[in-house]
Amino acid sequence: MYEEMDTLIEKASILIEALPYIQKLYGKTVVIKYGGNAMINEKLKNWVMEDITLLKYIGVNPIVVHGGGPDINSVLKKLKVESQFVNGLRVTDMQTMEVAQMVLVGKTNKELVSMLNQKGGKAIGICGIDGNLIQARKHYEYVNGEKIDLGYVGEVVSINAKVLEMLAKDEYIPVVAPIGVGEDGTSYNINADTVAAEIAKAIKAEKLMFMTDVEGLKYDKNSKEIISAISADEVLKMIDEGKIDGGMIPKVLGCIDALKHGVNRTHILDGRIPHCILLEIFTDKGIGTMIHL
Ligand SMILES: NC(=[NH2+])NCCC[C@H](N)C(=O)O
Repeated sequence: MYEEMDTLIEKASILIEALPYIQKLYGKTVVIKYGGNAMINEKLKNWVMEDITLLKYIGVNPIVVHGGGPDINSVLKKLKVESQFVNGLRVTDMQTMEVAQMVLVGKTNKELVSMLNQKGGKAIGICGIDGNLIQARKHYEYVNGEKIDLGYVGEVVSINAKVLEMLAKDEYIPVVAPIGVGEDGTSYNINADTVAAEIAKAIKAEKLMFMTDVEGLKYDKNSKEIISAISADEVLKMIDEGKIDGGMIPKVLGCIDALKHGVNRTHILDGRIPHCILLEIFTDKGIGTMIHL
């Protein structure tokens, strides 16, 4: 009997640990990038959708930005569309872009929206074309001083914050597919990490969170311990020293850029940990890597 009571009281103390964070985040916006590989597993996806829905119901306004690499690749394969590579970088030709848009907007985005709605959230899926949300231009990659044309790969010119604010400040959860639109109406495929950071900047989000499928930042690749909190300067030093993996670089740079433009806290989480969003936001220690100025 008493033991039962103790566990119950422990549950209350967990909720009380969350109280200062709920107060701090109440009415504020949190941008969550939910990426490619962390999205494949249905069980993980369910936990993420529950966390996001819970955020909304306690008065925090989440905005979700998703990737979709694995979904796009599998459809490209089925359609037997072969990708060209220049210097190891994939070129997004017209046909690939068409498939990417179809899959990201038609499949990945709607799956997430439907799952959130299933959990009781009111999600609305949009891409950068809707309401001119993500204005973009063609991006050129420079490799050893050489300008490389990657086709329909874009970079963000500006974000129409109003579209997102309208939804997020109301009862909706915006779910954004990272397709941008050029002045002439051309669609561009844009790195979802960059889109998440640009959105966080434009709407002056309180938090930006990246969910990955790796453990997180470490000082030493072979160590088990992930870095719990680190400053932007320290991260830049680690990049210089070659200590941060390639795939992680757009995320940490996104975090730093967002911090410098008014976002309060940024986090990189291992999306394979059940309920990683709640654990990071509502506990003192968190479970991921927090990057601060
Ligand atoms: N990885 C960490 N050190 N996280 C600490 C998180 C602290 C607090 N819950 C927040 O979201 O701001």
